[in-house]
Amino acid sequence: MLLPIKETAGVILDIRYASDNNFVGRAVYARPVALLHREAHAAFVRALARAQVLGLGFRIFDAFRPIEVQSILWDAVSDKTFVADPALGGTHPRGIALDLTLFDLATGEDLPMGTGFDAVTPLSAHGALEGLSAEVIRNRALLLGLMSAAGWDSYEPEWWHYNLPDGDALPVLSAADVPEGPL
Ligand SMILES: C[C@@H](N)C(=O)N[C@H](C)C(=O)O
Ligand SMILES: [Zn+2]
Repeated sequence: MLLPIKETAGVILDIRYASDNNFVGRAVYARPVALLHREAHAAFVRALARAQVLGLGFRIFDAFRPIEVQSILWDAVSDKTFVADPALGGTHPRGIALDLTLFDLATGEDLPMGTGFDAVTPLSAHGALEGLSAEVIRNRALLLGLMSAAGWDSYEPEWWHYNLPDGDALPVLSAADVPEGPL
């Protein structure tokens, strides 16, 4: 069973695949929901508690992604580094991945991260340095620290993607498995 991330003072749901503001160019979700496997949900709550101490909240771009949509994204992107191969299942379709950024609770403004969500460029990598400001490098490090301390693994090419480790034994879920899900 997957658990929902609910919109609260510290959480904005900005589910991009339920809008046309994504690299497919059209909505590929019917509903803007963010669901997570129980352990991932607990790890998110831990990260949120730590972020809130710093006056920060999370803007959520994506969480559970039905395997059907993983295939749509795979077909839509030319650089396959930026989408997990649906033939392998991936972490979003197992409910153990989150795409997210930080916002300032006092102003509501997102922290600058240098590139946008799903920007297919080497500048989106954690290891990128040239062309990024000190503020951006600090903000990415802050997100990385908050998520890592809560048990999440990062993904080198994408500053926004985090997943729980060791999820290969978990089932890969389709839309039919999750009627309350995004499709
Ligand atoms: C597509 C992007 N938002 C993402 O989540 N990429 C990783 C690699 C994935 O598909 O698991
Ligand atoms: Zn992701």
